[in-house]
Amino acid sequence: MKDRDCLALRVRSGRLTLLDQSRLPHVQAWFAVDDVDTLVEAIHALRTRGAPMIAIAAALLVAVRVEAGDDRETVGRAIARLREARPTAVNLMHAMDALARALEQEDWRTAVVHNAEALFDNDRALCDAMAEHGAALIGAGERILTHCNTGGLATAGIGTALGVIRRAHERDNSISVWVDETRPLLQGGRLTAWELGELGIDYRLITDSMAASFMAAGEVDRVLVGADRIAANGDFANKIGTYGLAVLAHHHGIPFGVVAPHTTVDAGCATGAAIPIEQRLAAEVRGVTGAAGELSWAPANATVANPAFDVTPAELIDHWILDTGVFDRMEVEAGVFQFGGAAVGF
Ligand SMILES: CSC[C@H]1O[C@H](OP(=O)(O)O)[C@H](O)[C@@H]1O
Repeated sequence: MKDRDCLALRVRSGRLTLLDQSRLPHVQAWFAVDDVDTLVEAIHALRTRGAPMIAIAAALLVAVRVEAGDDRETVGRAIARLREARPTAVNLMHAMDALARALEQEDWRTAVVHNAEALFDNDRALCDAMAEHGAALIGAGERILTHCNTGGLATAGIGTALGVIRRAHERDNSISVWVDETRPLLQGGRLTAWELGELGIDYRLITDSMAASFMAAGEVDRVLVGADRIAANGDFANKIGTYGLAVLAHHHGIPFGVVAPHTTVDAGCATGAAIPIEQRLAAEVRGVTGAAGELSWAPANATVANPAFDVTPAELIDHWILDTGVFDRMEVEAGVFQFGGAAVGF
């Protein structure tokens, strides 16, 4: 397998290493991933994260194990185990299903490795295509609100929603970004703020509860978010807090766009109600764990609800910005995300 590099993942001399996103922005530490247990733990702990990135990391680890000599049965077990590592983002399932099909081929070793390499290489092109389609919608000086992290850390390329913002900024550096900190794990405050700072894109970090007031004050021109799974009717799951932004944007007449590769569309999922929502640890809401250890502000026995994602219904969405084009509500209602639809491509 050839060496490959992106912002949060490296394959060098057949070894996979990942940037530990749980320690950003203050510590940039890489860790080796030589086995399935290590990657499953890293995915659970969001040391690697983002719908496209977890699929790519899983696929490349399988390819590493194939080249290390694992037999077909061992590789099959690895694929099945990785497929279940997180339930909401469908990219992981699509990638593992593709590797499982490759495993059935006579020259399965070559087929699995080539599939994994293609996933990485294609993702970069998907990001560029989303960026081109999305940037065409953005006007001069727009102030764009985004949620969670959807940039180079979450993909093998320039990102999804953040990739659109980056491309728009390259064409007009008067745009600016409202960055939701994104409780409880602060992907916005830690990761998006870091990425935008590195790119020199003007942003202001806000708490999630501030978005409504800035919209009411007329200071938000557009909302752009990523997605973990898009259902056939256009509903989508994304980081918790996205649904509330969509309701607010609809109330204030602000265009709301979801940005994702077509591999995030799950044509087999009829509506958002069928999307499994990952429930996470209570400790993430009671406090925070950082470089200095644990800081808890809630009672140790506080009962907690911690869904990691929510579902936004199609009627609140103005644009679905995919690598295959920008789709509006009429096209989505006409079934563009159904099997074989223009957007889905399979
Ligand atoms: C382009 S990544 C899409 C999606 O993944 C993030 O979730 P997590 O940080 O838990 O992996 C977030 O929902 C992003 O919008």
